[in-house]
Amino acid sequence: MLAAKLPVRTFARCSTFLVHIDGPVMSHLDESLAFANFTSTGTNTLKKGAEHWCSGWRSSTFKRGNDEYTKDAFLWRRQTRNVSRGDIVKNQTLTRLGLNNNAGCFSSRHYSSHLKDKGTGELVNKFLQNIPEFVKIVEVGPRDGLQNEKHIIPTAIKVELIKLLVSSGLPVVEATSFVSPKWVPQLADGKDVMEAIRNLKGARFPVLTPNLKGFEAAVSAGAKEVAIFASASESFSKSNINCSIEDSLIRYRGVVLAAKELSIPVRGYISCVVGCPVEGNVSPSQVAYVVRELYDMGCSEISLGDTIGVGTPGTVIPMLEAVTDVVPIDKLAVHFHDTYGQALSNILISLQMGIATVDSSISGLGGCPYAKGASGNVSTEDVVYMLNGLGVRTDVDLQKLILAGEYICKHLGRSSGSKTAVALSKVSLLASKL
Ligand SMILES: CC(C)(COP(=O)([O-])OP(=O)([O-])OC[C@H]1O[C@@H](n2cnc3c(N)ncnc32)[C@H](O)[C@@H]1OP(=O)([O-])[O-])[C@@H](O)C(=O)NCCC(=O)NCCSC(=O)C[C@@](C)(O)CC(=O)[O-]
Repeated sequence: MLAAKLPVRTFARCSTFLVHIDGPVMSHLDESLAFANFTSTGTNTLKKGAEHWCSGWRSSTFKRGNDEYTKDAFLWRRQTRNVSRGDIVKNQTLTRLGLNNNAGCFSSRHYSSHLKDKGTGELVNKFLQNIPEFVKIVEVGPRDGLQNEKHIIPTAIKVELIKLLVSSGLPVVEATSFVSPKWVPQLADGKDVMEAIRNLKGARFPVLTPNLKGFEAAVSAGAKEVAIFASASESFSKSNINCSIEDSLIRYRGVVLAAKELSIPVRGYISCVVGCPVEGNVSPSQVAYVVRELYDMGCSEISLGDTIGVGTPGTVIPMLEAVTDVVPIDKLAVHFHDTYGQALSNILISLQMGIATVDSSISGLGGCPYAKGASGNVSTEDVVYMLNGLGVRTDVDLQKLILAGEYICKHLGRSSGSKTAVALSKVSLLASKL
């Protein structure tokens, strides 16, 4: 957090410089004195800075005077201008170790540079070479996010949220569930939601179906894709869908068969892939077993859910290793809840292992009503911010995503669970006051 140590006057003098710093935004923003000296040029630049942070690595060419900088050159300049000689040496050492980079300075794919440091480029390659160039984000907010709300959200709000999410470019938005309304009353309006988005183009809208009854209702409501949801933990299977793992697999075979007849793709979820609220640790081999069953019955994609968010890369790696031994990696998605703040590190390690589909929820909404203590999913805004920084394409517009998050948070009367959304809204707020 180098910038946090800078005296206030440094910020005031270098106002146009400050806004391009892509590191510890919050520490700058707390320095209100520094902003008192901003000119209108500074305001505009601040706004541009916010846009730049939103769009990430790919659009990062700036002009200052006659010089044009790519963002990696910028990072370097920031360090050399703002820190003492001792810090420069420390930074160079950290950079050599691959430890000094924030989101934005990696990616061999976009690593051009004024830096001309071949060694650094090779290090970047070494650590990030397996990360896919494109990641598909599956937005689960309207379903996983809203199923756990205390109060029932009006259908019109759900529909508007889905429209905003689609307009941000998300390719898949899980719209609702066709489960028992006695079990999940929050999504009892699934039919109405589907009716309202029937003509909405630009994304796919899978829905959750726990049995044939749900599948039939979903299809009548216009669903073109469905998802079934098993568990790697026996106890969680009982509490979530009121049957054993084996019974659920029998039930799901019926759903997949019916779906095949209508050429409807079926996504399979597996809950508790690293830990269960009742049983504790879940073994990778147990997860691999259920994954294989879902794959063999015909699921087109299988999402691995850390339902209670207890995983770390230390438990996620062995689980993914076991699973990728039994099904092709391109059939897998990851679904992390952020209860212990581990979701982004778990996603990063999954990407490094070759996973290219990530589930997330707008503003980090969510949790499962049958998994006590589970907090929200990883927020879509934070995932997109990280992927932008890594130079990974998602085709999602972060600014529009943030609008969708603001919309639902306003309705729910609470602040966003996305760190990125909170940070960027502070930037905008300050810009509007100047
Ligand atoms: C599976 C059941 C239905 C079994 O529930 P049950 O009580 O064992 O089922 P049943 O067959 O005895 O039926 C009981 C009543 O529900 C009705 N019913 C039965 N099925 C349906 C249906 N599809 N749609 C509408 N109604 C249905 C059925 O008609 C009957 O109505 P009644 O005769 O009493 O009036 C129930 O346990 C259930 O709905 N569970 C869903 C729980 C749920 O949605 N959990 C959250 C989603 S999973 C999750 O969030 C994890 C995930 C995917 O995100 C990944 C992760 O984070 O790890």
